[in-house]
Amino acid sequence: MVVNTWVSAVLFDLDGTLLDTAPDLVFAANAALAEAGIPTRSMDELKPCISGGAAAMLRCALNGDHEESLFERVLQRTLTLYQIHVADHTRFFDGVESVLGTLDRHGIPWGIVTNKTSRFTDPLLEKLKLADRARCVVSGDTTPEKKPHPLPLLEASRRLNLNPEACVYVGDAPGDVKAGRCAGMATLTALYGYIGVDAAPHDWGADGLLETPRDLLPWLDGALS
Ligand SMILES: O=C(O)COP(=O)(O)O
Ligand SMILES: [Mg+2]
Repeated sequence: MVVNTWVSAVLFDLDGTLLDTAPDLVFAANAALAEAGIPTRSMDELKPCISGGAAAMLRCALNGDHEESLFERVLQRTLTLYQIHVADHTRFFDGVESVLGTLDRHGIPWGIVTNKTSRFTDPLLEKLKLADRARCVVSGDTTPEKKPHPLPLLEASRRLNLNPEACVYVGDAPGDVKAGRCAGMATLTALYGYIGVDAAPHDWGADGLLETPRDLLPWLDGALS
């Protein structure tokens, strides 16, 4: 599929695509695990689980070896700590700021579609000064369904006043590709995101693969000229 002739807007996933949120998420999980007397996990162990959200990250950390009540307690503590530390060490991936600047200079609207709940998304975007720049923000609790359901992406295109077919969705998980395709959007996979060594992003069905954030720009050639 040729993306660049008709793309009018870019929608980005948040964790693992626009922002490197792993340091704060892993800190919160490990602090909660340590408080409960459970061994902590390395960044490399937990990163590939982040796309599934905090609960999935904790299930990876606990490796199925837990009582449900303990899991729930550690999860709630992780979320409390994450809310406090949501932007301590979270940064843009290298190159993202220049890509957003290029989109802004060319008047190409861009937005964010994440499964992160708005309780975390909103303060994080405020802290990183993205809240007023993104033309739309759809969080995991904005619509009744989350990705891989297409509804959040359809809601984003509705808020941009565009047909879904005029948007490209950039994400770092198979569910991002699935949601984008079901919504009728072109999809690009951010290989620099939170992808496990055993994953096969080439097989996820995206229209293109981005080694770095800047690799998005050639896909938008028509829109940038
Ligand atoms: O927090 C999550 O559930 C995952 O977030 P993402 O959709 O921005 O990758
Ligand atoms: Mg992601």
